[in-house]
Amino acid sequence: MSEDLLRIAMPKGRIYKKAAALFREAGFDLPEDLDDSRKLIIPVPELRMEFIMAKPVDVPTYVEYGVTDLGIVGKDVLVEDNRDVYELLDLGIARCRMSVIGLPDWKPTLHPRVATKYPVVASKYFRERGQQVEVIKLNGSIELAPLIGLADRIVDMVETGTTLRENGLVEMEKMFDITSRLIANRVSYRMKSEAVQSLCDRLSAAIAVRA
Ligand SMILES: Nc1ncnc2c1ncn2[C@@H]1O[C@H](COP(=O)(O)OP(=O)(O)OP(=O)(O)O)[C@@H](O)[C@H]1O
Ligand SMILES: O=P(O)(O)OC[C@H]1O[C@H](OP(=O)(O)OP(=O)(O)O)[C@H](O)[C@@H]1O
Repeated sequence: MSEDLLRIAMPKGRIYKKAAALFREAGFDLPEDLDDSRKLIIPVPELRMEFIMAKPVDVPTYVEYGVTDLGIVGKDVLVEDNRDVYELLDLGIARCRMSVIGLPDWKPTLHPRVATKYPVVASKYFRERGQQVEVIKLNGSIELAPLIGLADRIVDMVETGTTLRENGLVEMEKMFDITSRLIANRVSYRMKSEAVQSLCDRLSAAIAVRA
């Protein structure tokens, strides 16, 4: 790959539109068809960039293995997956939080069970607090777990709180705030330092304008 061409893993889904808006504010004129295309590899030669449209949880894997130089990913995925990558920039987008959630009448139980999409994050959190819990990994609709008796609490993301309200659940403890981050492969960071630094500078300037 040429030294100034940046290959970037861009998450499909929630983060995409927010990340694309930030890139455009930073002066990177991304083609409009990027927004609804089903294509997975999108070269933008005029920007010396190539976007790989990825499932969000796979972004750190692509970056660690160097198949993309950079990636955009939620802090939630970074702390769960703990890949060997550099975290370069907090993009301040796709803001939400990771929380412990339960029914309003929750009481400590003898064999507490916690359902989550984030078993590493949840296990560490309760272990550090000296609480023994069984962590059950689920892949979606996590809020169902306390409602149908699979677990007495869940660890999940809260953004507007709508999902909690509509299911009669309460946020018991906020664990940490989440935003999307720009991450880099360790080798690309050195080999393509000029292009990476220039991208970071322009994104940082766009973030500062928003603040
Ligand atoms: N309300 C929210 N719920 C979940 N994630 C959110 C929310 N708001 C922002 N995010 C961020 O968006 C990221 C990606 O969420 P998205 O729902 O697109 O992916 P996903 O859950 O992996 O989706 P899928 O499995 O459908 O591909 C999360 O990792 C998180 O950082
Ligand atoms: O506070 P809110 O604004 O309601 O957002 C939080 C909800 O959004 C996410 O679910 P998602 O829509 O990704 O579906 P999933 O349950 O299939 O992961 C997350 O897991 C919460 O359920």
